[in-house]
Amino acid sequence: MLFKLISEYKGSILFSSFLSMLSALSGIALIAHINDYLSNINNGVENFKEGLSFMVFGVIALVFFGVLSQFILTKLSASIVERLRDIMAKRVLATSYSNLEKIGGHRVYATITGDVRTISDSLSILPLFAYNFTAVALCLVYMGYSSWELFLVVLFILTFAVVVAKVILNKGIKSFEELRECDDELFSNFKALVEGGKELNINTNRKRFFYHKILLPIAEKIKFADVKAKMFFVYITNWANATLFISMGAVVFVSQYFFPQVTVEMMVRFVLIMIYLMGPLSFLVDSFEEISNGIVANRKIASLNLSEDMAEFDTEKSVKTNDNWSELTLKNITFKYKKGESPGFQFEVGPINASFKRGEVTFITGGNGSGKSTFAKLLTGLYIPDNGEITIDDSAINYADGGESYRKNFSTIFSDFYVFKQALNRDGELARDEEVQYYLKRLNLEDKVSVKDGCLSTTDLSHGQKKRLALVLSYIEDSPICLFDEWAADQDPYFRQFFYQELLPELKRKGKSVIVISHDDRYFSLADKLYKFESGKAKLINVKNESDECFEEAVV
Ligand SMILES: Nc1ncnc2c1ncn2[C@@H]1O[C@H](COP(=O)(O)OP(=O)(O)OP(=O)(O)O)[C@@H](O)[C@H]1O
Repeated sequence: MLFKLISEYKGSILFSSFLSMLSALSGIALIAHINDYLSNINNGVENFKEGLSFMVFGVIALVFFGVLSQFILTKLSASIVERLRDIMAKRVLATSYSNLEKIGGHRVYATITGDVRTISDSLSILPLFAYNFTAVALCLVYMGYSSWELFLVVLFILTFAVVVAKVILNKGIKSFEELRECDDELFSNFKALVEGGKELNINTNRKRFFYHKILLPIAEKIKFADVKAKMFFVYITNWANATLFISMGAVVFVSQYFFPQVTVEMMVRFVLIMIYLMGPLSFLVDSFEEISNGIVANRKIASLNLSEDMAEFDTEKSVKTNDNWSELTLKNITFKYKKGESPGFQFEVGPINASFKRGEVTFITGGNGSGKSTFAKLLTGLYIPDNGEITIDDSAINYADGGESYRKNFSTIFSDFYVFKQALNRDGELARDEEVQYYLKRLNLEDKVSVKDGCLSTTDLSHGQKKRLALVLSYIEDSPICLFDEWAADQDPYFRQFFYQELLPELKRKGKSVIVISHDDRYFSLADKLYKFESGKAKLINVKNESDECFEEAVV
C-alpha cells in the first residue's frame, strides 16, 4: 500500500530528485574546483578573484537547490502521511464488524496509532534520504568520470560492502518483525490494564501478579528484542564507516601497486570526494533503521487484511432507509464462529426461521450463551450467515455493498454499546437541538446532558444513564427496526417500566418493528411474538402461556 501511495507522487519525486541532483552537482563542482585550485597553486598559477566567485556561486547553488528540493519532498511526505491516515481510517471503517472482531481491537488500535506513526516517521526522512542518495550516486559518477581505475577499486569494495550490509539488513528487518509482534502482546496487556482498572485497584494480589508475572516479562522480552534488532543497525553503521576507510586505503595503497600510472593528484581528489561522501553515506546508513521500521509497519498493516473497498467514501450522500416494507423473514439461517486464536468448541446458531413485521414487538429470550446476541448480529447484518436467506418482502438481501443498505434499517443498542456525542437524524445530519432536548427530558437526562448544534455536552454518565442516552440517539435516528439487547437489565424500576410500558407501545404505534432481547419475563405478555433460544436454536413460544408460566415461577 505504501509503495503504491508513493508511486502516486512520482512526478514531484522526480522533480525534487532533479533539484537534489543540481544541489549535489554543485557540491561536487566545489570539490573539483578546490582540487583544481590547489593544483594551480602548486603549479604557480592562481586566479584568486575567479576562484572565490566560483566558490560563492557554488555555495549559493548548493544551498538553493538543496532547500528547494527538500521543501518539495517535505511537503510531499506530509501529504503521503495525510493520505495514509485517511486510507487507514477508511479501511477500518470499511472492514466488516465480524472481521474487525476477528482481527482484535488491540491489533487495530496498535496499527492505526503505532504503525501509521512509524511509517510517518520513516517518510519524514524521505527528503533528506533522497537528497543524500542523489549526492552519493553523483559522487560515484564523478569518480568514474575522473579515473576509471580508482573507480573500479572503490566499486569493488562498495559492492562487497553492500552485499554484507544487505545480509545484516535482512536480519535486522526480521528482528524488527519479532519486536512488532511483541508490541501487539504489550498492547493487549495495556488494554487489560486500563479496562481492568477497577479489578486491579481492588485486588492487590491480582495487581501484583499482573505487574510481576505479566507486564514485567513482556517488557523484558521487548527490551531484548529491541536491543537485538537495533544491534544489527549498529553493525551496519560501523561497517559503513569501515568501508569508507578501507576504500580510502585501497585508493592510496592498493592502486599504487596495480595502477602506478594514477597521479597523486587524482588520489587526493578521490580522498576528498570520499571525505565529502562521509556525511551523505552516514545519513543513508543511519536511515536504514527508520526505513526498516517503516517496512515492518507497512507489512503489519497489510497482514491485518483490512478492507480495500473504500468506494463508499467517495460520496457524502446519506443512505436512505426503506420505509415501504411489511415483513422481514429469515429462512434456514445458520452461522458458526470460525476458528480464531482460541481453539476449541465453535458455537453454532441455527437453522433459524423467524419473521418480524412492521408495528410488531418481538421478544427474544433464552439462557446465557444460548445465542441471542449472535442471532441479533446476524439479524442486523453485522454477521453474514453461512447458509440461508434474509428477505424483506420476498427480496433477498444483497450483500454486494457489504450489507450496508440493509443494516441502515436498524437502530441498535447492544449490551456493549457505544454512545457517540453527535445526535444524527434519519438523514445522517445533526439533529435539531429542540428534538434532542425533548427526548433528554423524557429520559430524565436534561440536568446531566445538554445539547448544542446537535452535539451532546457529555457522555460521562452512569451505565444506566448512558443506556438512556443511547435510547435518545436511537429515538432520533428514527430507523424502521429497533433492536435493544437487554436494555432494561440495569435500569431502575421506573425506567424499566417506562421502557416496556411506554416506549415499546409508542414505537409500535409509530409502525416500527421492535426486537427486544430480554430476561424480564413479567413483561413478556406485552410482546406480539416471543422466540426462546436454546443452544443456538430458536423456538416460537405462545406468549400468553410462557409469561403465565414464568410469572408463576417468579411468584413461587
Ligand atoms: N466473538 C466470538 N467468537 C467466538 N465465539 C463466540 C463469540 N461471541 C460469542 N461466542 C460464543 O457464542 C455463544 C453464544 O453467545 P451469545 O453472546 O450469542 O449468547 P447470549 O445468548 O447473548 O448470552 P447472554 O445472555 O449471556 O448475553 C457463547 O457460548 C460464546 O462462547
